[in-house]
Amino acid sequence: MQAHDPAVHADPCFPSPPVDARLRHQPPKPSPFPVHAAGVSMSICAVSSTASTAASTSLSSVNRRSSFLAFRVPAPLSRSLAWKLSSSSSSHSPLAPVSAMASSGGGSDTASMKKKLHIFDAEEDLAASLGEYMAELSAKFAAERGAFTVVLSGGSLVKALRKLTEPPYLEAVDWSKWHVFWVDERVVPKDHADSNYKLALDELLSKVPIPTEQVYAINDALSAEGASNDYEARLKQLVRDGVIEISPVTGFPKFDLMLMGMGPDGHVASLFPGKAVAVHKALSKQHDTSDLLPVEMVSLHDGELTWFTDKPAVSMLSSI
Ligand SMILES: O=C(O)[C@H](O)[C@@H](O)[C@H](O)[C@H](O)COP(=O)(O)O
Repeated sequence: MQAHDPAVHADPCFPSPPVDARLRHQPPKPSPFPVHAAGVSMSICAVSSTASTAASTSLSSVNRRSSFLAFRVPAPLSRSLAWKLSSSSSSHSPLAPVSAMASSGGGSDTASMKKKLHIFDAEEDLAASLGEYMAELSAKFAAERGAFTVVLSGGSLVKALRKLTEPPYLEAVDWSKWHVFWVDERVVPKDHADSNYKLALDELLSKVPIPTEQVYAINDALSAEGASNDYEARLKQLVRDGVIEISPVTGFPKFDLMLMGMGPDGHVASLFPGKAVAVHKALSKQHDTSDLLPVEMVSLHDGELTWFTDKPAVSMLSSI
């Protein structure tokens, strides 16, 4: 499926298309990250508009070969971990030994975006802090505008939402204000093991009283293209209804909270980076031994190593 061309999709609601609406078939890949206590490594990107006006969903595609449904993230940002975690609740976290605010590494779009990094000894502590963070945001947005729009991805982050299904959040959160969306989804039936909707249903949505009509799963009776168009149309309607806001800065839809897990290659929301960064690092003359890619560990005692590559993969090499 092709990505939408922003120039082609002018709309009074969306000067550019809100959704890079592609759906993918790939099953989730296991993470090769170092393990935490629970045996799972986790990096969650929580983007909330409390953190900055830059939290609106400015969309662009990184890898047009993949097939998925995703809100675009500015391409330079989608490759960086540091921008991804913004939180307002560190002081109440049960375990937040490190709380750092980094300076912006991105372009002008991110100049005003605050970045925080919370590091936890155990996934259990991360989940507790994430639950508190979300409950606080839920209360804030419910009070401010009568709705709380939350965007989920798949992966390990969904299990980390489990604290919300327990006291005190189960009773204290005003679930009637929640509107749940997905930043990416697989082209499978909603009861399929690979469905991000099913994952969220099993871990969270079946355990909390969010009105079912406020859970916006893809229409799995449609083709990938059809489902993405349908999703886009439904988002536009929700903008007209005042459920989803539009950023006055970017003109893109602005959700109250977007939660995205980060994959080992830096991808979020099925926006996979190209190979150019890795090829550039692998062919660089200087190798940082503390940060070797597997491909950099390929070595020969004798002989010759020959690369066969297309042009995009070597686009970051200054000389070939
Ligand atoms: O559909 C998906 O698989 C997710 O949207 C994907 O972007 C995921 O969040 C990351 O791959 C991180 O997954 P883990 O947290 O499981 O490593």
